[in-house]
Amino acid sequence: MDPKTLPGSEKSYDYVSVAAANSAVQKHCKALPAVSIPLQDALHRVLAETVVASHPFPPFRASIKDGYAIRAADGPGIRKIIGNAWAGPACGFTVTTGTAAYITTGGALPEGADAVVGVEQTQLLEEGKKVLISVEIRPGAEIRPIGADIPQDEVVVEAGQRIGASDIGILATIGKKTVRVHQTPEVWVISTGNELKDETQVVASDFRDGQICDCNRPMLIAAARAEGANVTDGGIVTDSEAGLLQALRSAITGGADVIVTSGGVSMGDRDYVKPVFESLSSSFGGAVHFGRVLMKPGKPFTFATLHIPVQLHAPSMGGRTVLLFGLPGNPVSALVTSQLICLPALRTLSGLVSPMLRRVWVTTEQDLPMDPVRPEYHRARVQWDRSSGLGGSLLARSTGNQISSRLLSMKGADVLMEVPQGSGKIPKGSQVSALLINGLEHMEQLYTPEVPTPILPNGVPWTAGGMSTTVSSPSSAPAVVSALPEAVKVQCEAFAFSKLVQHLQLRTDVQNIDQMTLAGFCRNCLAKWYAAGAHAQGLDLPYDTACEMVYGMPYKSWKSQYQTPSTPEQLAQYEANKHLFAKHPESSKANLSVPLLSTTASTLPEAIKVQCEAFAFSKLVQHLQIRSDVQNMDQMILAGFCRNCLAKWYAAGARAQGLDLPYDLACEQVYGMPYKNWKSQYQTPSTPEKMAKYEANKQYFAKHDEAVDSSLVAISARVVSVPSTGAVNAAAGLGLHSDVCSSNAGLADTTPKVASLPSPAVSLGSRVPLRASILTVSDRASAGAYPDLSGPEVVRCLHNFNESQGQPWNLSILTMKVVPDELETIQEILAEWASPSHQCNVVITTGGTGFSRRDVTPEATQPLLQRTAHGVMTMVQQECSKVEPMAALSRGVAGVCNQTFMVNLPGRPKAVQESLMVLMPMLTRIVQDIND
Ligand SMILES: Nc1nc2c(c(=O)[nH]1)N[C@H]1C(S)=C(S)[C@@H](COP(=O)(O)OP(=O)(O)OC[C@H]3O[C@@H](n4cnc5c(N)ncnc54)[C@H](O)[C@@H]3O)O[C@H]1N2
Ligand code: MOO
Repeated sequence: MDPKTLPGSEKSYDYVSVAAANSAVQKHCKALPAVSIPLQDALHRVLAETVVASHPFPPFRASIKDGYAIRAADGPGIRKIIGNAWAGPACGFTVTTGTAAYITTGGALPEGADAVVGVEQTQLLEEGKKVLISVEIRPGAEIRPIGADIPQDEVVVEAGQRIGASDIGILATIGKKTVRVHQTPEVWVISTGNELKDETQVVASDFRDGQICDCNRPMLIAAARAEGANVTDGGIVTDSEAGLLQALRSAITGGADVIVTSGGVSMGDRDYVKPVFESLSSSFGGAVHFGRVLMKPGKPFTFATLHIPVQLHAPSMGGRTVLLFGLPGNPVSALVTSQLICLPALRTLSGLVSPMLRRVWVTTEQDLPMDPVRPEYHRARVQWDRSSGLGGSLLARSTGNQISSRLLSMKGADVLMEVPQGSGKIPKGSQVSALLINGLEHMEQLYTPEVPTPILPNGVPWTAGGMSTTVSSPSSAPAVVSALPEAVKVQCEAFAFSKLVQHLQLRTDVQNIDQMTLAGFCRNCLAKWYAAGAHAQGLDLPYDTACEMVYGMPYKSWKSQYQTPSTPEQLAQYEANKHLFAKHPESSKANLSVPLLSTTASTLPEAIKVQCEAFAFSKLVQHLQIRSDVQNMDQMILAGFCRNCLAKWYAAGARAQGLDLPYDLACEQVYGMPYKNWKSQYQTPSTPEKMAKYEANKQYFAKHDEAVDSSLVAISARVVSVPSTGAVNAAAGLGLHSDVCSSNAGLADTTPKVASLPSPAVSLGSRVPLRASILTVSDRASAGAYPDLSGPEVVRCLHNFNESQGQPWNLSILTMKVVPDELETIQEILAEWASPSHQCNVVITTGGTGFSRRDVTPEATQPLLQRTAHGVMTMVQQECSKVEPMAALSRGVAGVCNQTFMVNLPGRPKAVQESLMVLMPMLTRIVQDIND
């Protein structure tokens, strides 16, 4: 018979995208019921309860040291030892004035004692009857107060998370004996094909007779077991309808929640899986949901559900849904579809709240061919390439020939690179999105760090790693960033930071408040970052000293000489922008593994200074990467430098080390992407007024040291001492300006004017938990034609805004999905997210709000809204219209469905950002009021 005419052939099914396939599958997955099990059996199970600490830990005041429990007020001197407070049962005596008790680490502090002194600071006298305390001890020293590690009522583990070793430890700490976990799914795995032999029974002659070993079954069993499923081996069935039907029926009566078959699902005349799924689902009142997926490999993947009525075969197993997955026979196709679709389904059944594969960005090491019809999941290994981008990036190496029979293409693969459908190739060096398929256990670091975590043992200067060994030739060797050793990068960053500081020391006319308002950082931020860099190296550098490094004089002298009083307008703008300001890593102390040594700038060894400067530069760059709304043009006009100046200084730093670092690559270090990408994504056209200002200010612009002295001496000549007057005039003589900040001149300026946006409508200190789910609506993003940038932009904005709060929200992102512009699909997801079981109180959609025929997000949302919030949308549109004349063309709606606030945002990442700036300050209030 002609396969085309076969009922149940792949051809009789329409293509669905992977995203649509996953959302169809997930719709039929529900976490299995909960059971209680002993804690020691709970590893890798998924919690069905959120656990709070029933009592504090430590439950008593505990000693941090082996030493003596004392009364701090007694001061240094001799104490009578009155007994032992070993870790274990409480000692029962009281430490009084003039006495001490020996105590061990973890011992409960005796009554009366309020501090511990380590044995190192004591000396035993009179054969151990007395002890000499040689130092001043403050009350509370070396004591962990009650609840210091785990406060009572703290949430220690959350429902929907997989239990790891640390969770077991935490739960044991609080005395939890049993935990509620979800049942594990029952999975049956069956192979189909006359050519297949069980590997335990194969003999050499089989291979000459057209037989091969069945690899799919053991592989898919292993994959499901690795997810914690309870797997039954359903064996091999020959290519016959009756045989397959029989095997599936056994699995159903055997209690399967999920049945996975492989092979026989395409267009051959013996491909019986689709017809058998069809006939089974029609007799069980289920359905075959799709039979062709737009993906390579994995096209014929088929999904069906069966509704098993109560009392069929085994009464205890009735009334349940069975998921049938028909995987393609080609082994790679089977494994890839399993990872992309089946395993997430198993995770949801197991109770995990976040079941999908995690997406990262990787840089391709090779050209990637594109398939003209299907998006491809190209397998690759990754390595951490410290030398690319800020802080490094994942470099992906293809596993070679991607034909779907070649299982070696899965060997060692860490990611599935998402190569969109298209013609030609994606050139090597491109950034592509990729899904993580393992824990990166194959990953190697491309460069072993040449600069170890610096430690200052006993004040011996630590030497900066390997400059002279790695950069041997002073001649201008061509350099690529990927080849820059860590130590050279540190020097470049330190150099660029010094140049920036030097520039700002000359430009005393530039006010901190203006820099804060415009760009969210000022000289004091540089000083804080500098001090944080010192902290990271185990040094307690006072903030005042760090300021001196930046200002070239004590901050108070600078203030009195150069700081001009702020106008009320400046102050108002400053206040309104506070949430966008740089966050200072003040708490970096907490991460230290070495004790802080106090120091002053004069005792800072040169190598440490370099590290501090490099650290501060990285923080600045990081800040500017997040603040993509800050335009180079505005920075130039205001302060005479911009990102490109930082890049030029960076390149000059490389030149000073004998390396010819192309300017483009230096830009990439600063922008975190090629400059032209940044321009097209974030640079907005300048107004004629701005251009005029730019021209008028040129004489104040930074000089870029085109012909920087190649000697490294230049690097150490970093902080100039500035004459107290005439500094601006000095700067005026510097001449050169950045020529790359003002392209696309002449059009209307659409930079988001965050300064004009309203300040928060309510106090944000209430810590209303915000549990948000984000739906990206886009035909093309859901088909994989391009990566979804808008959903991640929503998350980025929420997190950034949250981080900028004095008291951050309790913010969690519950779910993110990308769907095509299909009214029903959108509505189904929104309805599900607004249902009480989803526990989300904010749903943000992005995309599909315009006027084109496919834009239906508002139509999908409106019928769900029991109460609409016109005012919110009007406000968002009004404010956004000030910066984007087309903002009114978004037809988004907002309102309340059940206990959930829903809002439609436009699809472009920039529009998402602009809208959220207005919306975010109102969100907590809305959520709070809904819940009141
Ligand atoms: N005329 C067309 N032929 C095929 C098309 C098509 O569009 N037009 N699609 C191809 C694609 S894409 C795939 S993927 C495969 C899927 O085929 P089936 O799912 O029907 O699988 P089989 O034909 O049974 O086997 C394919 C291949 O895989 C080997 N295999 C199967 N099971 C196992 C196993 N358990 N262990 C090891 N190897 C297995 C089998 O021997 C075949 O070589 O169809 C293409 N054909
Ligand atoms: O879809 Mo098939 O899985 O390309 O090999």
